[in-house]
Amino acid sequence: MVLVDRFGRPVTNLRISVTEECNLSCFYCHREGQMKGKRQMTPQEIERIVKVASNLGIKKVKLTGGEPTIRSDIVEIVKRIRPYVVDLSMTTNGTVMHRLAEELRAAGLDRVNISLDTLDREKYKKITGFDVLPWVLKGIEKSVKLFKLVKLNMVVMRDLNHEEIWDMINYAAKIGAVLQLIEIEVPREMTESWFFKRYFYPLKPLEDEFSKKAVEIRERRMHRRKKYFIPTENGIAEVEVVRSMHNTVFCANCTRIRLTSDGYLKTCLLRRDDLVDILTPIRNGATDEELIEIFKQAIMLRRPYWI
Ligand SMILES: Nc1nc2c(ncn2[C@@H]2O[C@H](COP(=O)(O)OP(=O)(O)OP(=O)(O)O)[C@@H](O)[C@H]2O)c(=O)[nH]1
Ligand code: SF4
Ligand code: SF4
Repeated sequence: MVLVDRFGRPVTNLRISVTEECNLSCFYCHREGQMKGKRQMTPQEIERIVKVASNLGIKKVKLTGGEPTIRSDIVEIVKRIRPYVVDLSMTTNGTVMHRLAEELRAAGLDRVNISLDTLDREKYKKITGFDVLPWVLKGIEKSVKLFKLVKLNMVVMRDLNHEEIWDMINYAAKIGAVLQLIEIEVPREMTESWFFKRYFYPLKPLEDEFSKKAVEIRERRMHRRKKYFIPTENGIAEVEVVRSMHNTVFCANCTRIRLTSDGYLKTCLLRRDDLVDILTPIRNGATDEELIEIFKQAIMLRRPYWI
């Protein structure tokens, strides 16, 4: 069984924020659209929710944060949810992957997305607040050897790193990772903010250039994101473009529901008014059937953000 929302969008993915905290402080961070919470789900509670979700056909799970690896029980979380999912991935800043990747792989993690906005140490420090680029690169190179897929997440910012895009494409091809180019995204009310005006770098023109250079273009079902296979000096680079701002096609093909680290189902990254508490019922002894109803209720609240 797969649940479909009122807009005909099947819900097949669950993005779980396991903590709102992070060991870096990127100035553009959206913290998965989460507000500061007073409680945190235990590994057992996360397992329970994933089990219920899998009964509803939601079998792709991504662990996010904040930074998921700062939880000391992250390996236990991976082990507990592994049996219920077909695709188990994590989005991480990569700062501790040089020492954690093996354990995570052994626990059953299939793949990782690692943030990497720049290959320049000074710029990295400026963006994230910490001088840890060499550790991140070590973690990336180790992850490429262990996981079946590694994606590098580059948030493209005007005048800060947009000139590095081709260097990043070459680097990704060299190490055998996929590069994800991510347009800055903000909720509607922030489109007039200084941050958005200063750093937004539209990726549409670049996609047009990729279309001409690519030897192959594929379209993912989710968000209808395009993947370009581009020849480089290091072989074929696989480049995926995440372009969500004012993108009605992206939202119309959104198959995700989110779970905040303090135990609320959340229907959309950019909405803050749509939380459905699932942790309180769990702590009050709800049955699986009651939790399934809570999921259904959240899924029925889902609306595309950009329409
Ligand atoms: N608006 C919006 N942006 C998203 C969504 N999913 C991912 N993004 C953006 O894409 C960035 C990277 O997301 P990741 O956590 O790496 O996951 P992903 O690339 O979407 O997932 P996979 O391709 O399955 O690995 C996020 O930080 C967001 O900026 C979504 O559902 N809606
Ligand atoms: S690493 Fe990710 S979660 Fe941490 S501050 Fe940067 S963008 Fe936010
Ligand atoms: S509805 Fe749109 S903005 Fe909201 S999570 Fe889905 S793709 Fe992102």
